[in-house]
Amino acid sequence: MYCFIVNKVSGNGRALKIWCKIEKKLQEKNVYYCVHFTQKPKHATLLVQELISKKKVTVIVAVGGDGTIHEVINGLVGTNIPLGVIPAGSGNDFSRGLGIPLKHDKALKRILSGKPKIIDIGFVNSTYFCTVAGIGFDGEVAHVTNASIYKKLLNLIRMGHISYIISAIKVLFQYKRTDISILIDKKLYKFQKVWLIAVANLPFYGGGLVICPKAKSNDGLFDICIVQGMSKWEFLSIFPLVFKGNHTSSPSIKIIKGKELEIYSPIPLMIHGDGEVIGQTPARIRIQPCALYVI
Ligand SMILES: Nc1ncnc2c1ncn2[C@@H]1O[C@H](COP(=O)(O)OP(=O)(O)OP(=O)(O)O)[C@@H](O)[C@H]1O
Repeated sequence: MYCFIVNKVSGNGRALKIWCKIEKKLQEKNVYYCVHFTQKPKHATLLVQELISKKKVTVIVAVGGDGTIHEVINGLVGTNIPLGVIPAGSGNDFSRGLGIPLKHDKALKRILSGKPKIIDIGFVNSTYFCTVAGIGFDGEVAHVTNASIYKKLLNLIRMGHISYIISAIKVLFQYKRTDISILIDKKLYKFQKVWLIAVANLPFYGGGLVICPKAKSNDGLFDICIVQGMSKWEFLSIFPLVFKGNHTSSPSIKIIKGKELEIYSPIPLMIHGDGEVIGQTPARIRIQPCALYVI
């Protein structure tokens, strides 16, 4: 049975509208399915755990944005049940990174007829993530964005991804860079005046920013982007380059590949996984190769 998990608030209500269209198609095609709506944050993880313990599930389909997918995979990793996605959020970076169609009818077609492929998953402290975990500046941006009113308003006109840019500019003026020690595959690196560390399983975050252009979800490695040293104005001037992934040649930006890392900072820094705030440093992050089937 295809089990759909719908987050009605994703994309500020867009997910519900999309679900109504999807349900019609499922009925037309006589597909055997069930649907569950999330009632609160983190509910999707519980729903997935309940479903796989009680029902004969063939595919779990998340109808929502990256936050919904994040919660679904936290119940799904470790099973052989594939994840399907109907993108209905404001960012949809997971779908973008894996080439899942952003149009719901094409995404459904792929789920009903496609072959599952296996991808790596990241694990930070006690939480799985599938796109990027960010520490520092972008952790703070995720925190501010998810609490903002403008994200909701921009979602109304399908411009939700712009909300991350507004938050980034807001956080920029108050953010204090920090010295950081990182252990990557047992090798110690020390970086001064760090803005952010992005640990990427897929290239995109923040609604289409190409933070680690070469990140691949099936190579057993993270691409780790460390932005350090630059002034606020340099940081601001390099920002537009991230839309095309052209920032990586800057001498203040390092990209290192690795499987396992530990991050230590003198003050606690915000961590996000897939845009959801999941704690503060210190952070232990590792890749779990071939951990999730995606259809
Ligand atoms: N019934 C609910 N009421 C309020 N919040 C919910 C509910 N169900 C889930 N959530 C929360 O909604 C949040 C946003 O979901 P999601 O990320 O899918 O949408 P989005 O923010 O529009 O998209 P994106 O992450 O792609 O930008 C998640 O943090 C999730 O915990």
